[in-house]
Amino acid sequence: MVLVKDWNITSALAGLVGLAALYLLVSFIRDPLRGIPGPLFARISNVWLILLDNSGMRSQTLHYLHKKYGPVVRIGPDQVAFSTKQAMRDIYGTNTNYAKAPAYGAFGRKSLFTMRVKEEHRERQKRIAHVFGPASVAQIEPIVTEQVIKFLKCVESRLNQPMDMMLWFRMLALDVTSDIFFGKNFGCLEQGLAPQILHDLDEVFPAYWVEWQFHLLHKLLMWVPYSRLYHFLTVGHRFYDYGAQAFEDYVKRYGRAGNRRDLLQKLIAESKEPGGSKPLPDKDIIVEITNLIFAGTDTTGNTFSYMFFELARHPEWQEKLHQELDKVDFIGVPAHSNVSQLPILDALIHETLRVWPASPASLPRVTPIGGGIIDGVRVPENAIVSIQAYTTQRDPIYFPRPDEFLPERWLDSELRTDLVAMRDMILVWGKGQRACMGKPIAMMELRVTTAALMKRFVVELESEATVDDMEMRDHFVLMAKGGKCMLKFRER
Ligand code: HEM
Repeated sequence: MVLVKDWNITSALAGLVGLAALYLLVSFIRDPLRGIPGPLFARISNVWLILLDNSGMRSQTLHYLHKKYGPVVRIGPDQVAFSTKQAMRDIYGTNTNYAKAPAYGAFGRKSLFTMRVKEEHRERQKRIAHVFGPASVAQIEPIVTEQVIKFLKCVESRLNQPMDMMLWFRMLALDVTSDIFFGKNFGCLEQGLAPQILHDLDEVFPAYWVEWQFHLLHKLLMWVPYSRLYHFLTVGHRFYDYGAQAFEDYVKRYGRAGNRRDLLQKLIAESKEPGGSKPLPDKDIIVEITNLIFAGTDTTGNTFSYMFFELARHPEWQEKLHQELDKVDFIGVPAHSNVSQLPILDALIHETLRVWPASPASLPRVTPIGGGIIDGVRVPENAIVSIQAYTTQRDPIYFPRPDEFLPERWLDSELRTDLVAMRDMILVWGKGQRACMGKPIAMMELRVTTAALMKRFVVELESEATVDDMEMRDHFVLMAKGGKCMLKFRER
């Protein structure tokens, strides 16, 4: 009797194992991505990608996988990572039909940045594009100048002392973006203190991510009577409230047809162009300005930090920049037109953004109905395909000695390959329809601030610990492992 029972259990188990094996075999045979190389676990589950995202090591790990498996790597059951120039054209090209992936839902409420449906995005873009036009960059230059003057004073009063420049540059970027999009700044540079919003900024993406990835768990955690946890989980709402408050104050102070020369005014006002578009509803304006604070603060702030970190490590490039700036006539903060075409300054900015891309990670897209052919590889519909700046910008064909900071590759030197192709491989600003709209503003900030600082000062590492602190981590946006960048300035 016992024997019969055992036999039944054994045969039931064997049957289950057999079914599972059959299921795996059929899935393997029917798997349209089976020919694409990649780690075994990536074929089975996306869990490892979730863990990777959490660890801050996504870009570096995917880069390693590209080195191991080549330019096309399977990174999930329905996810493929590419890395070539042709793949960039196929996925992000202006006329392609690859929508942003559902993961963009993890970036908060619906806005220009997060919209996935092409037509919806195009409509929103039409209504916002004028805010980022060349005239706007010139219009907001005085706002940037005013903040950089304050920033110079902050540095001046702390000469020869260790300064956490990651904090200071983030504070500068926050005061600039909030002045432009909220109509008032947070007074970081005046008070020399990080306001709550800067701490909230550290937590907002992880919190959105938890909400998006584990929606139910997020709802349950909200009931846990632990104030620190509640504070973390509700940071996205606080962010919206910052925007809503700023918007209300702005309309009270300047009215809807005011003439303050910032970009919020452009968003609120009726377009003066014949046939120009109507302003967005207030609640959409609030979401957009709030998102623009995310878009413009850490990206620009961290790029500054890594550029000054590299300058501190490369006194020979400081010397070259000093010589270049000595030929430009300005005191304090230069006009952007005076420093917008300086080869050494631009080479330093380009090389910083190449080695330390402010947005190093995959920009995921969904393949359209009927699938697509990407760099000659057929990918079925509804798959997630992506490319990351960290890898395209380290392609040794275009960037010899790719891991080294060598600004001369952007100048007339033997390291320069084909300049057009080099620029094509730069993905830090995104590409095509969804490329960064704030690039001209960010470039203006980077140029005038760097020129203003380096005209007067020399920058040095505070200690070798800074190198360890600056090791790269990414949570979509580039972060530094130590969360700080300790440098010292002195008068030239
Ligand atoms: C170093 C600075 C910056 C970098 C590296 C950067 C990078 C990027 C990237 C990679 C994207 C595209 C993301 C994707 O395809 O998923 C993007 C989009 C965007 N960025 Fe930036 N950004 C920077 C600064 C700024 C600033 C200062 C602003 C605003 C003033 C801004 C506004 C935007 C907007 C509005 C979009 C959405 C465009 C769309 O989807 O139509 N960015 N940025």
